[in-house]
Amino acid sequence: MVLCTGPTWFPMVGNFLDLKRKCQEKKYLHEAVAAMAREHDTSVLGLRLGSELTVVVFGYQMVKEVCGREEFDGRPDTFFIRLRGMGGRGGITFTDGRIWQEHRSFAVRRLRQVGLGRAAMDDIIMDELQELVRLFGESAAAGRAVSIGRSFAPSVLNVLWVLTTGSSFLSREDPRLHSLLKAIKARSIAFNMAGGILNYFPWMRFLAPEWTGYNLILRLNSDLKDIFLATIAEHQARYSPDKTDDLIDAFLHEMESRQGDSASSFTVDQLVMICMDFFIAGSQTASTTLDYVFLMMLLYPDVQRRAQAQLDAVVGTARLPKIADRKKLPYVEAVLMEVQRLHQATPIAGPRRVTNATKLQGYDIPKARRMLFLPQDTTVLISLWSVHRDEQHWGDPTVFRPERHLTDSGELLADDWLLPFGLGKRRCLGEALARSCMFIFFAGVLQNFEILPVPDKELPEEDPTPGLLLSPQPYMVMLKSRLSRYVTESSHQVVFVLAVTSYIKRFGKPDNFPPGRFNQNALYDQPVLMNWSRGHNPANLRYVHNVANMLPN
Ligand code: HEM
Repeated sequence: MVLCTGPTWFPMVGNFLDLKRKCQEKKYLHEAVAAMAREHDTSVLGLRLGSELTVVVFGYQMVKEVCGREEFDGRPDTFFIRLRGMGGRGGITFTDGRIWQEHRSFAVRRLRQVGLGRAAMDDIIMDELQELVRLFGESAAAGRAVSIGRSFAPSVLNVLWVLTTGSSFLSREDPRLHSLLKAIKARSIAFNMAGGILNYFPWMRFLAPEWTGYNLILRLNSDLKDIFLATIAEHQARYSPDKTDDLIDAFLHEMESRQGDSASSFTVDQLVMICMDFFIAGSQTASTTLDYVFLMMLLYPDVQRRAQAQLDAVVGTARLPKIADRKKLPYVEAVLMEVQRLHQATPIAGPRRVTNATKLQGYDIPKARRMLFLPQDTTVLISLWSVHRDEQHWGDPTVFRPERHLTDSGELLADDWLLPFGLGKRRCLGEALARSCMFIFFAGVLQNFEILPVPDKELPEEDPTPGLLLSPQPYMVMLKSRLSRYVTESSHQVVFVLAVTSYIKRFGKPDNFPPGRFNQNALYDQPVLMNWSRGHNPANLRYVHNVANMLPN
């Protein structure tokens, strides 16, 4: 049997200490394993972590092969994964076999029906953009520095919330939004902290439950579970077989139709885990990527200006950008692609479990091993980072250069080597949603604001914060409204601005507006504004409405 190459391992700890040392030297796990692979001149690195065999694959060919072969489609069933799954193994992200196939295809189907990749989803995202523009407008008007990157987490979470629960948006003041955000963020920090230790030495939880993060993870899991259970209970209380508008309703419908089938996997526990999968896999990845996108706009003002020039030329100033504009904004898209290449949120995809003994590049990859009489799966990790930083393919992989994704005539260039959402049957199922959110939020904010450094402060570093998910180090920006330019360009908008401000001054915010948020549909209902909008394109009202909020009373 030829096992893959890697450093020599020691009993009990395997290569755990080697890896820890390399992580300290390289700062990041993905760079540490890549350096180890280089030292051993291999693209299939074998590590024994604790008593488990972990195989890390590098480079486009290996990544493509692993993602395309069924025997690598499993997910590990370790203590750590069960800790994530609240003692069980449910949901989509960490199941495999029949349950995974059944629920993944159900979720993809239902998400499509409730709007994923369709116009309904675009409207939801556009509504959230309005809110962002309003909030940023307030900061710009007040001359306040803003932590722009951190503002996207509630927005992405809200979009997921509407798609999953069918409820209206949670306002920024809603305690559920705060609890969800807090629990998801704290949980990911706790997992980073516990990651290495609890995965490979689960017994450490008995010795140091606080230090390993074990107790914290249990508490946060239970907080998240309570939020979803309460929402599911609300749906159950008003259940009607004809109503399958949102993901939870659709799932409950499926549950009902399978009543009496004792083998059915459509249970409330499974539904809670699917909600957790969506919120955990979706909210942080997309908002972290946006966080990086705006950091890069701050650090590369030429790129920012070029993207704004394209937005001005294609979308203009009278309305916000929408999904249908994407094809006409290749440079804006290229910026998003380049940030995802250079600062991929998930540099290592997986973990995968080897479901059948197999071979990879001549090495034997065992299905199960016995170590100290305990069966052990082989875990496979996939270095997407190695593909995105391949020097032979990209030429200058460490340089931020959006133009690399464009042809000479400025059209978008698809590249198979750009894999932020993975590949194969386990690729990201939220890709359409993530791409739409990122495009709309990026294009909309950039159209409305200049992203500027905070005066007298040093520019932030580009390097990410170490962790399982790579995010930029915290940074602040100043926002300058690009509004004044628009107003001189379009005189009827001035009328609208005055209309909205005078309306609000005279009547205040109408009661039917949720706190802190303006709903442009409700605005259309107001007779005074209807009067003003007569003879104009109603899309202008949307934009002007945000403008009104930027103006001091
Ligand atoms: C920029 C944003 C995102 C990135 C970079 C990203 C990245 C990824 C990657 C690389 C995988 C594949 C893991 C593997 O190969 O083992 C994945 C899986 C997954 N993603 Fe995303 N994702 C993003 C957004 C989202 C969103 C918005 C959702 C919400 C619906 C989501 C839900 C999932 C789920 C449920 C899986 C597991 C699929 C399975 O195991 O079958 N992701 N994601």
